[in-house]
Amino acid sequence: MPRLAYLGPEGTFTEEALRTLAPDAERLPCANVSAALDAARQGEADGAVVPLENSIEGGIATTLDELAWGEPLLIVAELLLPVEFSLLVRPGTRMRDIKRIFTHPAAITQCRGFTARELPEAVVVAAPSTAAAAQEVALPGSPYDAAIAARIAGDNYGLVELVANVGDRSDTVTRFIQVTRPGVLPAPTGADRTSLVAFLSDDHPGALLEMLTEFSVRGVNLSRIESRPTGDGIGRYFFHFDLEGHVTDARVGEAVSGLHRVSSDVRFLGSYPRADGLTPQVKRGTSDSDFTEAADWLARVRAGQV
Ligand SMILES: O=C(O)C(=O)C[C@]1(C(=O)O)C=C[C@@H](O)C=C1
Repeated sequence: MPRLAYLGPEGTFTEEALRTLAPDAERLPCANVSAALDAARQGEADGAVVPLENSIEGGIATTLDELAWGEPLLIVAELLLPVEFSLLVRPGTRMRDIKRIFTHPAAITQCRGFTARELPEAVVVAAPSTAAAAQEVALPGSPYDAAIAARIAGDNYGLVELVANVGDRSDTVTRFIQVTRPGVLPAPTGADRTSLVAFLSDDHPGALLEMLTEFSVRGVNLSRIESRPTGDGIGRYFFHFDLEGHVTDARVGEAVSGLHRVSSDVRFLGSYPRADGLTPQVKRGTSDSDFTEAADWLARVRAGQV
């Protein structure tokens, strides 16, 4: 039975994602995303499940930076999880008693409209996770009056749901990934995604365009691009790319090696089945057989068979 680390404690959305991705896995709750990834890196766990991006908040900076800078890990699976937030309180607390709310920063963003409208005087404080917030609020003498978390977190820690669905949108989705230490890639399924990180070789006009061209000319569709600061001063960025297809697809492999040529560094983060099961549209001239045929033709040319 694999052991998977995750952003805990019990009752986080990440736990729900883990239970869906790997129902039989042993679960190792960790205090934050970095600790969960370190547990996987150090062999305390066989892998980890962490949030990667949210349909409102965008990329989860800690996860993106850990994947780019930390000891390498491989993404082997992803999951899209609809997230529904509840306002959870100790039994007896009323709306007018709520002065301090505790929740994860991603939930602060996703419930900003609700808190501004319904609890304009309340201070909203960042917690390590939504379930950690619920756990804290449940403590007698807690400085917080309410948590925003999944309803299940309230059940786990003895809080009651004062208001359901406090998210500003009802269709919010968080994308989670399962990572392992580098090893065998998941086999291609025909509906895959590839993630990687690329660093500019030098800053010049068209540098990003050069990177994008590697994908464009091979008919590789991007599903996400995100810049993150390198930390070397204002204006210095590196890029996270998600693309349609598996690195064993000829067009993806060629694009990734092209990217390697025009970048100072590329870190491959994984090729894995897409959660939405969508298959890429293969443009004319970019199928595996088109690449094989072209390589055979070039070999003949080089052999003088013109
Ligand atoms: O705190 C949790 O419950 C988490 O699983 C983290 C997290 C996130 O990082 O985005 C996951 C889903 C929600 O978007 C809010 C918080």
